Amino acid sequence: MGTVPTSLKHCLSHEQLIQDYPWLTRWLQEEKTITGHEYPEFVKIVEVGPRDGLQNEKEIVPTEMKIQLIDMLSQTGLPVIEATSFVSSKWVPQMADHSDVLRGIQRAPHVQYPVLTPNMQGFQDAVAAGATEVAVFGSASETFSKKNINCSINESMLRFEEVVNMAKKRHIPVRGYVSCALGCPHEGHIEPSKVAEVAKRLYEMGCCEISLGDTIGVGTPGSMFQMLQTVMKEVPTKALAVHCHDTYGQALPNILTALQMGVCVVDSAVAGLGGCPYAQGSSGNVSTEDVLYMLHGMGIETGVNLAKVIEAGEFICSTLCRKTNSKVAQARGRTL
Ligand SMILES: CC(C)(COP(=O)([O-])OP(=O)([O-])OC[C@H]1O[C@@H](n2cnc3c(N)ncnc32)[C@H](O)[C@@H]1OP(=O)([O-])[O-])[C@@H](O)C(=O)NCCC(=O)NCCSC(=O)C[C@@](C)(O)CC(=O)[O-]
Repeated sequence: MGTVPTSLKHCLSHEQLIQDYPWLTRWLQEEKTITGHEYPEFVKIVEVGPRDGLQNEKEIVPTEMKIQLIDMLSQTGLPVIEATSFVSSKWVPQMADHSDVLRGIQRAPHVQYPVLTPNMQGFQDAVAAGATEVAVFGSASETFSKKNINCSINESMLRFEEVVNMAKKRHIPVRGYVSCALGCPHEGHIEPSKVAEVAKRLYEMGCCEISLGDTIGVGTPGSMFQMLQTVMKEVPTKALAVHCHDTYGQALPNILTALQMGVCVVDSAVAGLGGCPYAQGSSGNVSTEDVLYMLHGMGIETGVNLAKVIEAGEFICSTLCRKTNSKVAQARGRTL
C-alpha cells in the first residue's frame, strides 16, 4: 500500500475506505488500471471451513461446535457454506456426525449448504438428512484417487455419474471437484491436459460448477495460468472455481491470477483451517479473511462482512485451542 497511512491498512472494506477517505477513490481506481487487468465486479466465496477445514482435525470437534460455527458463518453474508461430508466414518471419523450437523444448523435464506457425497450411499444419506446441494470429488491423479476414494479416476466418474443422474431427477445441483490440479503428493507434476480431461467429464455429466483444487498448495501463478488456460478450452470460465491451499504461501497470488483470467468463484476456509487427510504435508486452505481483505481492497464485491467472519474465526480457533492462520485476523488482533 506504499504511502497509504497505516491506519488505512486496518480498514475492513472497500466501502469503508471510500467513506472515510474519499480522496482514495482516485487512487483505488488508478491502482486498478495500473495493474492493466480486468477483474470481476463480484466474486462468489464458497466457505469450506466446516468441511475441508475441520475434516483433518485429529480431535473430534463436538457436533454443537460445528453447528455453532456454521450458524455464525451464516450471519456473515457468505452465499455458500460447505457444511459437512457424507463419507465413510472409517475413512474420516471427524465427519461421522454429518447428519446431525446438517439437521442441526439454522439455515439462513439465500445461503446454500452443499455437502460432499462420494457415491450413491453418501448421496442417499445426505438427501435423507436434508441436503439440497451436493458435491462429488474426483482427482486428476490416479494415485490420489485410489488413496482418497479407493477407486481409479474412471471408476470414480462412473460413481459420480450415478450421483449426478439421481441429483438431476431431484433438482439438486451438483458441484464437482478436481483435486491435484497443480500437483499431487504422490505423483508430483500433473499435466494440465489431465486436469482439463477430468474437469470436462464432470462438466459434461452435469456438474454445474467445477472447483479446481491445489490440494497440496504447490502451485504458483505460472502453473495456475497454464492449468487454467488448458481447462478453459474445455469448460466455460463461468463454471470454474479455484480452491487453493496455502502450503507455500502462494494461494493469494494464485487466486489473483485466476481472477485476472475471469474466474469469479473462490473457495476458502475461515481462519485458514484445513488440509486433506489423504494429502500429507498439505497445509490449510487459504483463509476467507485474507481473500476478503484482498478482494474488498480491490473494490470487488463479495456481499460478505469481513468483521463477522473474523469473529467466527476467533470462535473456532478458541474451540480448537489454536492460533488463526489468517494474516488479516492476526493483524486485526494486534491493533485491537
Ligand atoms: C469413498 C469411500 C466411501 C469408499 O470406501 P470403500 O471402503 O471403498 O467403500 P465400499 O463401497 O467398498 O464400502 C465399504 C464400507 O464403506 C461403507 N460406505 C461406502 N460409502 C459410504 C459412504 N458414502 N458413507 C458411509 N459409509 C460408506 C459401506 O457401507 C461399507 O460398510 P461396511 O459394509 O464395511 O460396514 C471412502 O473411500 C471414503 O469415505 N473416502 C473419503 C475420503 C475423504 O473424505 N477425503 C477428504 C475429502 S476430498 C478433499 O479434501 C479434497 C477437496 C475436495 O477438498 C479438494 C482439494 O483440496 O483438492
